Amino acid sequence: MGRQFFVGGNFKMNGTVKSIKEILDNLNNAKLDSNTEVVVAPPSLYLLLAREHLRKGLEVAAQNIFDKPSGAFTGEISADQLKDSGITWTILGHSERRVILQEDDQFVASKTKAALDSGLGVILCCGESLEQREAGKTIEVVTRQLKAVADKVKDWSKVVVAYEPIWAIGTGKVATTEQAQEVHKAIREWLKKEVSDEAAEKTRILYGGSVTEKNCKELAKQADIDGFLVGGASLKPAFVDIINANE
Ligand SMILES: O=C(CO)COP(=O)(O)O
Repeated sequence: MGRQFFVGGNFKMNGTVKSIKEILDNLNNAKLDSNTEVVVAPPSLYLLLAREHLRKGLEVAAQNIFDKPSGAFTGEISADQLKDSGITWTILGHSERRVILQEDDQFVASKTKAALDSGLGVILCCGESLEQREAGKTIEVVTRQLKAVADKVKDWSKVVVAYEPIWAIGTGKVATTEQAQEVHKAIREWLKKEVSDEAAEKTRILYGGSVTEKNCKELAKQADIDGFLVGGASLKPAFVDIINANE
């Protein structure tokens, strides 16, 4: 399909100076598939450390931004500040922020626009709860989350979509290859209908949720799975095997 494979490591609120340096050293010294784009997202406190410590070619992402450029917003970080610090990506709309911190679709969309306007790449997360899946609402929920962004953002060339079913995150319960492929395909069809042919063809759609070195190869074979957003396993040496899943 010609889409470059993409693997993101979302460290979430994990790590210390010591352990993060160890994870980054492991990546720096590993033989990584040169056709795979690799981005790591440590907690914001460690973003600069990661940028300074990681070898060239490996990129750093924030786990969140605020949608204003600067000002009286205690505790927040802007896209411009990230750019200024050599951080080129941000994750947005992660379900942990949507659920625990009650971020709604509009806020996620507004942050996505702010990030893209500042020239950051965005890993835009979407995904349904178990309850929504069991009610047959998976595609409806995911496309509603994406539609809020499409209403504000026309150019998706720096957006990577991450489909992360909430019931698969941190649970060890990975979606089956069929379940993942079905939703990825639906997202691609939605992109074609609501954004553009080009967005449908070129946008990478990642799968996230209990991805490990054991299940990544099968998932990577699916036509519409263009990479992974990895939580727990990105903190371990086996993250390298996930990065190389598409070899
Ligand atoms: O939320 C995730 C990545 O953003 C997935 O987390 P796990 O890989 O730990 O299930």
